[in-house]
Amino acid sequence: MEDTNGYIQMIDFSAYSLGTTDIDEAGVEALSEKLMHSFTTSGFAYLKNTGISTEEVTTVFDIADQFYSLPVEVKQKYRRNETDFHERHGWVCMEGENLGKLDGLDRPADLKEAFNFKPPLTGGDSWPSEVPDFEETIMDFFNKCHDLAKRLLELVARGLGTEPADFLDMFKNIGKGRNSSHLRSIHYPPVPEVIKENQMRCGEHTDFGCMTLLFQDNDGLEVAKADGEFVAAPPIPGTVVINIADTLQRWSADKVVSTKHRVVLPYTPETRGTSRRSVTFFTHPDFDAVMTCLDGSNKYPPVRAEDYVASRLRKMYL
Ligand SMILES: O=C(O)CCC(=O)C(=O)O
Ligand SMILES: [Fe+2]
Repeated sequence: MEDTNGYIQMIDFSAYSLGTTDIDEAGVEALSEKLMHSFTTSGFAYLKNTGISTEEVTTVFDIADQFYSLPVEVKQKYRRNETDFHERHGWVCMEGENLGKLDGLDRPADLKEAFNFKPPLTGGDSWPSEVPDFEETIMDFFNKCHDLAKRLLELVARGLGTEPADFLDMFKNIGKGRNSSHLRSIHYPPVPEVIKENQMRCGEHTDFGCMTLLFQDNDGLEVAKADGEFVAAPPIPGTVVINIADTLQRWSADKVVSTKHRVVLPYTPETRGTSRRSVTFFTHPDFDAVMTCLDGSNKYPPVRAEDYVASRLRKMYL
């Protein structure tokens, strides 16, 4: 197993890459062990040979750029409905969110805009008609991420000693409703001339779902080590960054770890003029899944996934 930066490991996913039908059981078992090693230590890993190509990722970055370059008045039509705490489909404006607040930090809002894609769309939500092929392109990518996430969840279930089919059954509503999973595009524009003190592209936080897949095109992502020091997790072409989030840490009775991360402003004057794009797939269990510690312990009381996520989300939106 290679280290990418002395901390986050690179795992070759070939044995279970999307589209692989000829499954080598020993290879898949070895993969599950490698993933568990990363998830129980740094909580992060890079995956290569997943079956999701660089071209597919670039297509999503580019189509999202077409949306972000529309006038603000047009983007407003697609604004995320913030009338309830559930994750919702739609655009989040610049400085419309503050991830540092998730961890109780008092810092200014994030220097980013974003679009959440959360099928099936509900009352008042829509796809931007101004960008040709937007829905098809995004949904193709959503489905690919969903397939990869299912494979990863299955491997994690094995690693945690729980029955994969029963575990996956708790995620059966992804893309169908009554589940918070969603795909998200994030656009970090060049850093404005005037910014607020301590402002970041994305404040430090842990994710609150089960597992996150992340695709990125520029530097800035940093991951906290156990001693609190942040290390860079730069983009590596052809890879996906994956990380464990709070729900799964709790569900696993702290066996796998949800690690703090952030997106810092570029460190040099030249790079402050560049933008950054990322796409994340946040995986959550179904609203009605009751999470009881998977190791059979009573470390945390059983909780419905919807109630747990609600308690985290209420803190974040401004
Ligand atoms: O844009 C990124 O690279 C990270 C964003 C992130 O951590 C998040 O949205 O949870
Ligand atoms: Fe995150």
